[in-house]
Amino acid sequence: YQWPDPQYEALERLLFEGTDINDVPTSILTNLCGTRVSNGSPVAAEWLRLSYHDAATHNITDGTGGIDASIYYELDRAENIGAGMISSMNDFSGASNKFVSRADLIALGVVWGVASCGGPILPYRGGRTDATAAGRLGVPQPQEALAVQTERFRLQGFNATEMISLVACGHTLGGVRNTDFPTIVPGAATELVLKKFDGTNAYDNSIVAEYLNGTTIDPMITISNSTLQSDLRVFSSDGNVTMNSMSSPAAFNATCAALLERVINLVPNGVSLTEQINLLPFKVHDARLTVQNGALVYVVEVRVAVTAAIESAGLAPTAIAIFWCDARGAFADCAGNDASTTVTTSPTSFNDVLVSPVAAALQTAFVAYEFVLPIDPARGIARFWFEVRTATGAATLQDNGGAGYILDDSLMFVDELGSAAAASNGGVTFNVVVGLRSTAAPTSATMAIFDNTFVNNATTPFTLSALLQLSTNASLPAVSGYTFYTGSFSTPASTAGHPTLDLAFNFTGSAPLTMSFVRPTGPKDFFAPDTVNAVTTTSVSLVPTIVTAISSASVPVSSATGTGVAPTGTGSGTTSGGNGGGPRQGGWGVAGMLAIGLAWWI
Ligand code: HEM
Repeated sequence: YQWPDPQYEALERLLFEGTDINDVPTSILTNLCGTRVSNGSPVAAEWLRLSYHDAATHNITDGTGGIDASIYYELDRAENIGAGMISSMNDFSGASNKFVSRADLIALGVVWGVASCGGPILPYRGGRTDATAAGRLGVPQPQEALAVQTERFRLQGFNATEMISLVACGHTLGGVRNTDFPTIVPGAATELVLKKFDGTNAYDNSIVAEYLNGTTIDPMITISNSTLQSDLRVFSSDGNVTMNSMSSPAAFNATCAALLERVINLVPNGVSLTEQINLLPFKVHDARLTVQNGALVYVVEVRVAVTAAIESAGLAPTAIAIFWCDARGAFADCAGNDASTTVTTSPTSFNDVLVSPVAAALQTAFVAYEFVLPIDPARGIARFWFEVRTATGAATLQDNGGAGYILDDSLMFVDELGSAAAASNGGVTFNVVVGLRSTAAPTSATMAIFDNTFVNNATTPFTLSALLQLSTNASLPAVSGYTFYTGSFSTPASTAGHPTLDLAFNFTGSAPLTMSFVRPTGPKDFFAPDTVNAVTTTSVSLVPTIVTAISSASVPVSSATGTGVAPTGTGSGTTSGGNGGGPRQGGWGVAGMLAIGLAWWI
């Protein structure tokens, strides 16, 4: 990972903050293994079942099907009966976008759900693609013979032993409802009766332990009609060898972690998943050039991960300094080693960062800092980097793995000057404003609009292309160096109104200027503009990007606290020594993070 990587950043935010790019906290629904009021079963159970049923269309012989959100087209099938399916789809309906597919969310539901109920933390990858039609039939059903069920699992890629384990790994959460399966759970359809699979709500080995010690309450074991004793048939199909092998909590967790990871990564041939999404200990978020109060500003938030151990060792950030180089003029690229800087000691309270069940299980919280940098249009901003200061440890340099955070200010999406309002079609009309820093007039300027959110089970994403025109809006502020272009479009009532845009300005004789994945958010005057930071000029001995040519590890970091001192370095070309092993912009493996504890910070 290296900034900017909008797909990784969106997936990482969902996985660890539980929050989508629209700031909606989807994972909150399963916090503390929560139950849907209407339902009685943990939300995690519904998300896990949805995921397995989507995966079950995979066919190892021809590589088709898997977790591809084809379940959205398959809900009318007998094999997919259950109110939990539609509820789960709706849980995820506002969170998908160009870089996070509906299938990625279906898989993520398993990771969130299992973690929220005390189960193992599953490794997670994104990159799934969404099907546009139903897949094959393939979900095993309770009344089917063992041989039929075994064949279904084989086609999905699981052998007979894995089938036994996987059913136990699924049936540790939730249960069977009379409203969905009246033959298994009797009771009037007017009143919900839920018969749980085991005696706990947690993701634990009770399903196995209770089966082995004869106290099981699993309705697909205890029911007298032997045709419907599906779990009994499956669990006992190898003389209980597999169930015995999973009887300890550790063995249960290890087996289920491995199998569920395979379930969520069952994808059609040709789909390549992203690298594993790991927690970014230091993350740059929502960085953008924009206009506030008529003036050009660069807004950037940083998010730092903190654990109790980090806090108690005095190694949580006490201040964060940002440094930046001009894009143009006498100090372009920090010419003469002149950089601008400002320091903040106050985390944002407004932008409180939420914690997903995965971050909660890792006992990790986040603290966020926001900078609003005044930018002189004649000088611009070319690159920036940070220094994180702590109460007791040395300050650490955060420079995007040695590259610095590099900017292209030729296009600016000015969300603050845009607007959104209810449209007559029941959707949302967006008016967008884009600043172009160019003396040449474009031959055309377009925005490709994509909205994968939905209401009312709409299945197809909304796409549209619209034009941007030279602005005739006299109320837009004049920002020297930039010309404003405006455009508008409406999303239909079938989406939740969360589009993202890819902008392209085309020129005769030169390459187009593009900006992708920008997000119009609607009325901005709800909150007062942010306070602009006070800026000082400082002399830096080395700018991180220049150092990269030597070695990104060769920059010793100033241990000064609170004085606004920039990173200092020898610049002598040494390639050894390093910076004390301080964190770089990069990920932690989940397991690695647990193992290394404090080591990453110091
Ligand atoms: C022979 C294979 C299987 C059969 C016959 C089967 C059957 C069922 C049935 C009848 C229900 C009740 C659904 C409802 O009342 O709405 C259920 C629930 C559930 N199943 Fe399975 N299942 C099988 C395999 C699996 C697998 C492999 C998983 C996941 C790895 C899984 C996960 C779940 C979960 C989590 C629930 C609870 C849903 C809730 O409470 O909302 N099942 N299953």
